Amino acid sequence: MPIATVNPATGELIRSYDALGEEETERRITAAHTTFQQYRTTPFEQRAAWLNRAADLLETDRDTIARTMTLEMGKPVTAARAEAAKCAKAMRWYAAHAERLLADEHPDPDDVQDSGASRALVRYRPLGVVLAVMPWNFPLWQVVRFAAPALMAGNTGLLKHASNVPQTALYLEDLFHRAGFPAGCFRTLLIGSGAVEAVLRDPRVAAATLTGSEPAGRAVAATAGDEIKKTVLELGGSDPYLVLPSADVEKAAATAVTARVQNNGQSCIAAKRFIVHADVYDTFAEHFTAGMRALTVGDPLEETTDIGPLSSEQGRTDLEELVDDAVERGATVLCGGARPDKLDGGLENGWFYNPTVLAGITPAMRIHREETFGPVATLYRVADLDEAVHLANDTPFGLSSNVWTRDAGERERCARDLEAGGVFFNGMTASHPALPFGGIKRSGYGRELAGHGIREFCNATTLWYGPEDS
Ligand SMILES: O=CCCC(=O)O
Repeated sequence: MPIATVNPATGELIRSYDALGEEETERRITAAHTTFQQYRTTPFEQRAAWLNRAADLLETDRDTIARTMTLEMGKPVTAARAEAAKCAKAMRWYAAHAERLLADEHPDPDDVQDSGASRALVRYRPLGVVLAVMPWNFPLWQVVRFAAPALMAGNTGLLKHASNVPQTALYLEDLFHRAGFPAGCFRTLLIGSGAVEAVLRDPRVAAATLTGSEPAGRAVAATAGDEIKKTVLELGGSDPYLVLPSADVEKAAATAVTARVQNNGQSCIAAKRFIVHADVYDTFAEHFTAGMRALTVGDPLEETTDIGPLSSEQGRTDLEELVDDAVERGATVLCGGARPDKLDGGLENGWFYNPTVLAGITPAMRIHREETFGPVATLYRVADLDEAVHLANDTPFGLSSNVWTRDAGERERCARDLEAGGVFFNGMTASHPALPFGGIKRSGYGRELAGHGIREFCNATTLWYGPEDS
């Protein structure tokens, strides 16, 4: 895939870049590694000052970088601005809390004594250079979610961003540099995916984090496994959205629309499978379908647009194939199911797809098991909570889940039995700096954000002091 900005709303090539050669890649790895030797000893206070400065700069740049993101991957510009604001918030959160999250841990004194020590503690030390392989769907946020904790922990980062968001990738390098971080702390590598393995195998690279597709995750994990290097993987999701009889059904339906189409439907934590109790199915289906039908599809640079194009032509083809397969096998199209036919002014060449609701899904359809990365929802009718939980778990993925109910017993059951990294009650899944984020099963492993995220790329070092040190 060329490293280039191609406007998904028009198909127009805006800017392309040559991939870095081996020599320049090597220089950047060296810079990240050399910088780490010094940077690891900088006080938290200094790191926090730089990170807060990065947040200030990002807020100043918000409108420009939002426009760049929209031109690179097609999200509505309103969502792009919100993404920039969320990144600034996460930077400030880690600047404020990293020192506390990484404070020395002191085991129980009886256990310390039992170990033969006069004292013992755990200290979180940085690991070194971390390679971040990141996707285009939240081109700022996915990177900041890694970079803010990594930099606060004293690590340095190398970014291999998706090939369709090179301007955002370069912006991030510039941002951290302008904020005052030493030059090698955060470097962007404009390289193709074929060059990732060599970087990961470099002995100076300590670990990797990847957000993206299952095949990409498997490839990075295989190489990292071969090199015995730590990885965190955040892969796909096909999150269930359960609506049970005691729910506020109209509210559940309105939220379901946002949960499905956020980011043009291209979010790993978007709700994708809507599993609705028979008692409230018809009401939910009616409101949900009306909400999906009412969305405005169009130019993502317009303030009033709800749904922009998919990020690539291939992405739209993949989505269309899933819908077509389901329809051929008997699914009912409640709305959408096709490309919009009324776009003009260049937008007719963009990779748009109408918000779609499909009902009557069966296990024979690909869409039952595969992730829909676009504004397409599948609707299931279930007889009771047992069937709902069974269906929710009948997926290779386990990222997050959503449950609408006012019944405390049902909430407890779902908190216990849903196979996912998160269960969100009476609301939609959203990431927050203070809450751990990540999945199980084919959705990956490890956690980002919160204390869990910052500690993933730390060496939890046991410090044990014998009696002579007492
Ligand atoms: O694609 C993953 C979702 C990212 C997020 O919203 O934190």
